[in-house]
Amino acid sequence: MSRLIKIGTRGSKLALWQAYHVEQLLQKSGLATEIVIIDTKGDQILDVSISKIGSKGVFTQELEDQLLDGRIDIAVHSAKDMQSNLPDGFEIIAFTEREIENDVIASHKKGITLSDSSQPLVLGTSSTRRVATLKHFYPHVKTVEVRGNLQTRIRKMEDGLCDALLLAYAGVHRMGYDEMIVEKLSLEEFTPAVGQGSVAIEASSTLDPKVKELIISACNHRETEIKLRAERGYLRVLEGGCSIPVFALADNQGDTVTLKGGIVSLDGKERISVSVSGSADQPEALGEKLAEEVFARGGKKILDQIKTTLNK
Ligand SMILES: NCc1[nH]cc(CCC(=O)O)c1CC(=O)O
Repeated sequence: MSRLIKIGTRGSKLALWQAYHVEQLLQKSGLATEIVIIDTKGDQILDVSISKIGSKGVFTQELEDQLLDGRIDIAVHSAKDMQSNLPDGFEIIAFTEREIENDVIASHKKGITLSDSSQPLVLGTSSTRRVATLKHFYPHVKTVEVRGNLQTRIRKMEDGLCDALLLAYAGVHRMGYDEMIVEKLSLEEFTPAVGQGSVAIEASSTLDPKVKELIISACNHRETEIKLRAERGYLRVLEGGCSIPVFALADNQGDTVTLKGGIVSLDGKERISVSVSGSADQPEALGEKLAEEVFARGGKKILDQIKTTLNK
């Protein structure tokens, strides 16, 4: 038997790449698939910063409506774009194998590097985590907000808005722009956003359990799932959408998971980064432990300051 699996996705090139990636995994397991493209508010409001629209679910809600209607069986997203608490009745059923999780500098110019403070450098980014991290480690670097999909951002850079872009390797790679990468940034300084580099599959809890099992066994990468559950456990305590400069990266060796993460103030002056380890059986608990440690070392104060500033 083969029931057709309807894969919902946004229409951007990155989203489509991710949907095709999931489609391939499903097809390899002998499942029949169909891709359904859905327009979201996040795609339409391209000239307003995400932190101003209110990031909660801006890219996910329209897809969730279609999940409820049964027009699609699963919704595919960058795991990084998924809020830590999904609305009732929805769950992430699988995470695909994570790829390189680093941030990178991409440019059409050669010879650009963060560490050379003798040259003026303007970087395009719209992530508060990246801006604050730059202010902390590389205060000589200027930043300019660049929104839109990757193609749009590259065009703006080539038009002279900035010298280079600060992006996730995963997105650059998926779009086929590897040759523009001039520097791969360290995981210690540019610890990635929670979930960076993995693709998440969301479903409604009403999805037929047999179909759900088939999708999980075709797409879920167990090691990645453990890492992302730990990272998302941390994010959940901080109630952070993508507009708050928090970061976390898990690594697992056998039964032990190490989770490194923290928070950086918007002005870059304070940055707290802590590492904890624990059992792979309870990744969410490890995320909570990290949050406790980060809060105890001043992270709570930083978080409260950030929330006050962003809500103004
Ligand atoms: N913030 C938008 C976004 N969401 C997912 C990716 C890339 C893919 C990924 O990180 O998994 C990007 C672009 C970027 O941050 O450079």
